[in-house]
Amino acid sequence: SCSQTPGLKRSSHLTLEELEQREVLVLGLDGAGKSTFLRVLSGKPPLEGHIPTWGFNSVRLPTKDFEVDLLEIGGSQNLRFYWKEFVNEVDVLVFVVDSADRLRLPWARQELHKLEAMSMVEMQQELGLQAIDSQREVFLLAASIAPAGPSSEEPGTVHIWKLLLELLS
Ligand SMILES: Nc1nc2c(ncn2[C@@H]2O[C@H](COP(=O)(O)OP(=O)(O)OP(=O)(O)O)[C@@H](O)[C@H]2O)c(=O)[nH]1
Ligand SMILES: [Mg+2]
Repeated sequence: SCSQTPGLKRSSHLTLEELEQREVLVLGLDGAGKSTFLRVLSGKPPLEGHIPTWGFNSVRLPTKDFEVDLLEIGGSQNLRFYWKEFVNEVDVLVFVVDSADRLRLPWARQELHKLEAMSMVEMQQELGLQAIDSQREVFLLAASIAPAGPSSEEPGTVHIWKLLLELLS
């Protein structure tokens, strides 16, 4: 409601529409068990076979304090493209892995890692920077517009600008 006072959202006199929302994203390879997980959580029996989710599948589960929205995005190859779009929009990511599917575990691992940005160490390895042995100096700097780290308030772009000035002067 419009008259709601900020900070009082968790009082015990909430009406249903004022209940807070929690968002959970459920990802994993096709057939990993995402839809089954959502069904079982909503008190439905699991299905026998694997019926692929072509798009999204969601359930809303009310709890005492908030409503939990669980959103599954299908795991088929063409849908994995969309996974990344949602990861930063949710409170929790559940990544479902089929423990019996040994063969595809590396794929699951790869898809999970694709959801995260690479660390600087990983970037250095992936780009093979340590293998560049030319006369050039090679720098790898984080150019994120976000602050460069807990120790620094400045965005990474400022660091790069400073380095550029240093190299050019
Ligand atoms: N034995 C066993 N089978 C399971 C378990 N969880 C899921 N399954 C089976 O594995 C299959 C998984 O199917 P879904 O839950 O539809 O898989 P999904 O991850 O939603 O797949 P997509 O929607 O295609 O991405 C179904 O046949 C389930 O019956 C489990 O814990 N144990
Ligand atoms: Mg599914």
